[in-house]
Amino acid sequence: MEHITSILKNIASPKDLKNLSLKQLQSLALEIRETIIKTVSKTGGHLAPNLGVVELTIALHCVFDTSVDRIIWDVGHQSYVHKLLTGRLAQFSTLRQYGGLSGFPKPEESIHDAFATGHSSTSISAALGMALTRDLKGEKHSVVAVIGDGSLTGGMAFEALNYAGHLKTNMIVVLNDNEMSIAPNVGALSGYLSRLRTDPKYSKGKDEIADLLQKIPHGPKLLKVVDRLKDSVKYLVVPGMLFEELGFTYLGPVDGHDTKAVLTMLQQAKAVSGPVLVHVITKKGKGYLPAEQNPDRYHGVGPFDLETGTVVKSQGPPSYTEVFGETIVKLAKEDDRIIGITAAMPSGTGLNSFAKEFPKRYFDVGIAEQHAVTMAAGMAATGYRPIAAIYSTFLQRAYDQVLHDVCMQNLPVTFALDRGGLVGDDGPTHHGVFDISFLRNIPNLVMMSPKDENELQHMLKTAVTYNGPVAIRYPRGNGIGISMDEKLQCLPIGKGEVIREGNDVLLLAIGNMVQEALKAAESLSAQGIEATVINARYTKPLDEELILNYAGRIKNIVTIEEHVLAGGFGSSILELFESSGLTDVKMKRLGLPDEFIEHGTQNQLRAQYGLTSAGIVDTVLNHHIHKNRTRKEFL
Ligand SMILES: Cc1ncc(C[n+]2csc(CCOP(=O)(O)OP(=O)(O)O)c2C)c(N)n1
Ligand SMILES: CC(=O)[C@@H](O)[C@H](O)COP(=O)(O)O
Ligand SMILES: [Mg+2]
Repeated sequence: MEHITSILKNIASPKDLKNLSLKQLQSLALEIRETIIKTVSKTGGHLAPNLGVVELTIALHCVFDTSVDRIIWDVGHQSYVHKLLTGRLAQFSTLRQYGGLSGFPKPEESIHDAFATGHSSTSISAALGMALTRDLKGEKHSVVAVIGDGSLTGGMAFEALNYAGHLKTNMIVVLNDNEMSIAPNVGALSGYLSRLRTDPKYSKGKDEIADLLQKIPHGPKLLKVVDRLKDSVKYLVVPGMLFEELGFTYLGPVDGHDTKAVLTMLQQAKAVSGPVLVHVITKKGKGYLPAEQNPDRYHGVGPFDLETGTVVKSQGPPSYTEVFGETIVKLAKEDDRIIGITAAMPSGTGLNSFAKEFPKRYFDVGIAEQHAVTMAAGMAATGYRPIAAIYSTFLQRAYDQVLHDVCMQNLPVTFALDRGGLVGDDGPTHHGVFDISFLRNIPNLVMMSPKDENELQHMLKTAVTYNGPVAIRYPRGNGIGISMDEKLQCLPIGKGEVIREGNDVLLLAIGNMVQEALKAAESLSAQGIEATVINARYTKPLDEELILNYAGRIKNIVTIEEHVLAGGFGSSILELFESSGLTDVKMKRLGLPDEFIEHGTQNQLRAQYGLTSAGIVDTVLNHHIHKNRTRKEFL
């Protein structure tokens, strides 16, 4: 790596950019690209988004001084270049590794990281907040939001744009338009941006038209008429009219890979009084052919072969995502009421195969989870069975839509919550570890979690058959390699299952933690302690009869969930015991503490928080059996 970073290695902070020539900046861009490609080929990460913003980020750090100016990166998955330019080259090889650099901006990592991001469409709101307080304090620094065309489809972005027009002082929104969300961008806005990118008449300024009219017979009179029709003329000739109507000065579009042009445009933007939107056109994956050719595949990528771009395929059983995708195709063949909905994540959720098979029943609404949920409610209210496939962490954004629009009306919407649990390298912004808490308190909602990929398919069948709202939470990654039943069957609602009998300790597990509980039971058995393992299956409604039957007899109880303890599955068991008057039990809840869990591999994090068979065994031995006590005493 040494030879390719002759300029980059001398950039200790963005200040070092100020004395570089344009040519040197262009060489720096090459070095940065090579550094990112080489590093991400080992660590995995968001390759294509970062390759698309190299020149843009260099220009931003030339024009702004992020020791005082504030740049907020929407989603923040494209902040690797920013990190390289703000003194983190030395740690860059630890990107997304346990204890290493985050893949997203983090203020605790650097003063140059103005705001933590990870979920989409938040940057303009945050920037607006910072601009307004800047003005309250009478300060003069710049505030910039860098937002992608995909993130601009998030409603929150428009809530902020709508309000930013009130700003009388400078705030800059840099729209990084690469025509891609994760998949190709969708919606009318995407079409509008395409016209701004490609249609020459949109780039004609209104002054040119006015000049033209002055020169032709009756032109001045015509100009008056035109002025009266200004809206239609404006929409015809003034580019970015949508943004101008919202009170923004629209600048662009500009080639985001032309460092000189971007530098000029950003300087212009800095001089505008009031909010300004700079429309930058970039290519996602720029500079690495496999990523340029397939920006969807290389949006978020695991380690890959540098020469060929071949991504190292995870071996082993099918993923929960793949089983979800295959199962809903199977179900949709039998039931034409089934609809698939994604919020801009067809491949991540596994809906892409459904999209191919049933294009008329597939809807990608853009990064708009709230809209997705209430649109699903509308579909369910008119006789359909919509499946809203939304990552657990991203459903957080649509809580009231789930509660108010779906559950209050008891509508048959299925929420397929992929990434339920610790997701690994994406870290705290993406762990799906709050859903049991925020969903189990909603009346009418049924919530379940499969012990393995075979049970997931039966749960999906159950969900699309059930006449009410159902949420199914399942983890990121592969199943356990269990054989898959050919025939899908409906599971009895609210019924768990005993998968192992033993009289000494009761292990109550939900979802993928059932496998850990089974392994722990085998280890305990080798030490003469026999455990009952119950697959709870439902976090709501609990199988109260089954649980109380066993808890009434086995006083040593451990609950296990890959979820925060606060309000989680274990809490629901405590509530059950309290409401049933069961007090003489010794119970320990295993789950995640009341803190945001850092990034690392799923296995590293599970081990750290005792969510493994070893952790369960330790808990039983240390919590229920003191070290120096014998089994006899224990019993
Ligand atoms: C609320 C939310 N939903 C979904 C995602 C997943 N996600 C991350 S990046 C992305 C696409 C972003 O597209 P864009 O803003 O255009 O950035 P680009 O990757 O093209 O640079 C999506 C859907 C997210 N981070 N946050
Ligand atoms: C940045 C972002 O939010 C997505 O790209 C997310 O990282 C996808 O996660 P998976 O890799 O689990 O699909
Ligand atoms: Mg984009």
